[in-house]
Amino acid sequence: MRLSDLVDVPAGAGAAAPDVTGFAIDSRKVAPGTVFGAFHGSAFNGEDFIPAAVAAGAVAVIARPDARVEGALHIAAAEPRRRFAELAARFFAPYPETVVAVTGTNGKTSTVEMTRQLWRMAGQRSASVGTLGVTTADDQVKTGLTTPDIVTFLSNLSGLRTMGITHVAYEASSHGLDQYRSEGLTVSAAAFTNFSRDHLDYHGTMEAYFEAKMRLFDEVVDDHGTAVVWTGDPKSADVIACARRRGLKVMTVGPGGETIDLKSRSASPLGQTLVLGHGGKDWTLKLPLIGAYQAANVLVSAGLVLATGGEWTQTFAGLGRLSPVRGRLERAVITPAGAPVYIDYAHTPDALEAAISALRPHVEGRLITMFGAGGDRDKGKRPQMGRVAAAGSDLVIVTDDNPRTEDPAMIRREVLAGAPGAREIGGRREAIAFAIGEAREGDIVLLAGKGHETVQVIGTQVMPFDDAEVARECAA
Ligand SMILES: CC(=O)N[C@H]1[C@@H](OP(=O)(O)OP(=O)(O)OC[C@H]2O[C@@H](n3ccc(=O)[nH]c3=O)[C@H](O)[C@@H]2O)O[C@H](CO)[C@@H](O)[C@@H]1O[C@H](C)C(=O)N[C@@H](C)C(=O)N[C@H](CCC(=O)O)C(=O)O
Ligand SMILES: Nc1ncnc2c1ncn2[C@@H]1O[C@H](COP(=O)(O)OP(=O)(O)OP(=O)(O)O)[C@@H](O)[C@H]1O
Ligand SMILES: N[C@H](CCC[C@H](N)C(=O)O)C(=O)O
Ligand SMILES: [Mg+2]
Repeated sequence: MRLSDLVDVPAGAGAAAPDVTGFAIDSRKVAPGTVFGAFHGSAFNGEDFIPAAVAAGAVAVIARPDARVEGALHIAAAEPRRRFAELAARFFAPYPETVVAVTGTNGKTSTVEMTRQLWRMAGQRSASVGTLGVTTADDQVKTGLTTPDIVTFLSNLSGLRTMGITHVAYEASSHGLDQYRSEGLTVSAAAFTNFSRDHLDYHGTMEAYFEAKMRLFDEVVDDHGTAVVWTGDPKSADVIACARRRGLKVMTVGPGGETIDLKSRSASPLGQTLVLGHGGKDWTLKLPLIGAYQAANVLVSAGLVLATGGEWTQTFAGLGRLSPVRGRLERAVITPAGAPVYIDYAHTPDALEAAISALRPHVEGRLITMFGAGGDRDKGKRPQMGRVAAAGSDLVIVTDDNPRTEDPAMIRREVLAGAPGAREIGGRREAIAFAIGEAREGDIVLLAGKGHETVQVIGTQVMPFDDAEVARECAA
C-alpha cells in the first residue's frame, strides 16, 4: 500500500508516495516504511519520540497539529488516536465479515465467550477476543490486556480472517474505548451488560466512566448497526436512549425484554431453568450454569447472535449446551470435608455481590468468602467490596490480589474498613489454605478476584499463581 492510498500527500513533499509497510504506536517498533502514531499517554508523551521514529524509518507521523514533525509526512489530527485507528484499519483490512463488541462493567469476557460458543454451535467459524486473549475452537492465545493496543487488535482481527474465521465477538473495555484501542473496522452490533463502580482511578468520575462506555454506541458501532441491551440495569434506559439517538436498531434482552423476555428463572442443583419469551412464544430451557449473572450474560450473547442473523430456535437450543468460562464460578475442587470451592473473577463490589448471590441458594452451612483488591487501581472500591462480602458471607477472609507497587497491608486495611469482622491473612496461598481448612460439609468456599489469572503481581515481580491450582493443592 502507498501512503497516497491512505492520505493526500502534498505534491513536492519529499518522498511523494512511499510504500507503507506497517503501523506502530511505539517508536521502538518502527521499521522503514512505518506510519507512527504519537500519542499523549499516562506515562509518556509520544511526541517526544517522533525524531526517534523518523530516524528508524517512519514515513508519516500521526500527531496533533502543533507537534513538530521533520523528515516524514505530518498527518495532523486533533485526536491522533482516532485518526490512527481509521488509517490503520484500512491498512490491516480485510476483517471477519461479522464483528460485534461488548461493553459493561462486568460480564464482557463471559458474554463474548458465550457468543463465540453459540455461533460455533450454529456452524460458524467464530472467535472471541478479550481478557482471556484470542479464543477460537482450537486455540487460546493470551494478549495480556483486555483490549490490547490498536495495532495488535487490528492485526489479530485481520489474522483471524486469514484463518477463515467469519464471526468475532470482542470486549470493548472503557480504557480501550477511551484510547481508541479497538475500532476502525465495521462493528455490526454492540452490547451493554451493566454499569457499576470500577476504574475510577482512570476515569475520575462515574459520569466520565459511563461516557467512555457510551462511545461504543455513539461512534464505534456501524451506522446501520444494532444495540443489544440488558434490561435489568439502572443505566439500561440511558443506553437505549443513546442508541436511538444514533439511529441504531435496538434489541432488549432480560426481564421485560422485547427481543428476549426473561420470564422466570429458578435455580437447580447443577444450573437453572429459564423461561424465555421470543416473538410471542415461550421457550423453557435448562442452562448448565448457576447464578443470575450467568443467565444475564448468556441472554446478551443470544441477543448478539440474533442481531447478526442467528436463527432463534437454534440459538436457544445452544444455550442449553454452553460450556463454563474459565474462572467464572468455576468449581475447582471439593475439599476433603465435602465443601465445593468456587473460583470467580469478581473484582468489583457489584461482581462480588453477584458471585455471592449466585452461590447463596446452594449453601446449606456457611459461605466462606476470600478476596482482596488490586493495587494501583481504583481505591474507592475497596471498602465497598469489604461491605458486600461481609453482608453476604458467614466468614470473610481478606487477602492480597496483585498488590502491584502498593503496600499490600495498606490495601487490606482499606478493604477491612468495610468488613471489620473479617479475618486478615496476607499471603494468598495461606488464605486459601485457611479457607479450605475451615470449610465443613454443607459450606461453600468462594475464592474471588483472580478467576483465570495465573500470576500474582507483587511490586514489579510477577509470580506464578493460579487460585484453582492452589485450591487443589490445599485440598489434597
Ligand atoms: C493507563 C493505560 O490504560 N495505559 C495503556 C496505554 O498507555 P499510554 O497510552 O498511557 O502509554 P504511555 O506509556 O504513557 O506512552 C505514551 C505513548 O508513547 C509511546 N512510547 C513510549 C516509550 C517509547 O520509548 N516510545 C514510545 O513511542 C507509547 O507506545 C505510547 O503510545 O496504552 C498502552 C498501549 O495501547 C497500554 O499498554 C497501556 O496499558 C497499561 C499497561 C495498563 O495497565 N492498562 C490497564 C489499566 C488497562 O488498560 N486495563 C483494561 C482493563 C479494563 C477492563 O477489562 O475492565 C484493558 O483494556 O486491558
Ligand atoms: N452480568 C453480570 N452482572 C454482575 N456481575 C457479573 C456479571 N457478569 C459477570 N459478573 C461478575 O464479574 C466477574 C467478571 O466477569 P467477566 O470476566 O465476564 O467480566 P468483564 O467485564 O470481562 O471483566 P473485566 O472488566 O475485568 O474484563 C465475574 O466473575 C462475576 O463475578
Ligand atoms: N485481579 C485483578 C482484577 C483486575 C481486572 C482488570 N480489569 C483491571 O482492573 O485492570 C486485579 O485487580 O488485579
Ligand atoms: Mg474481561
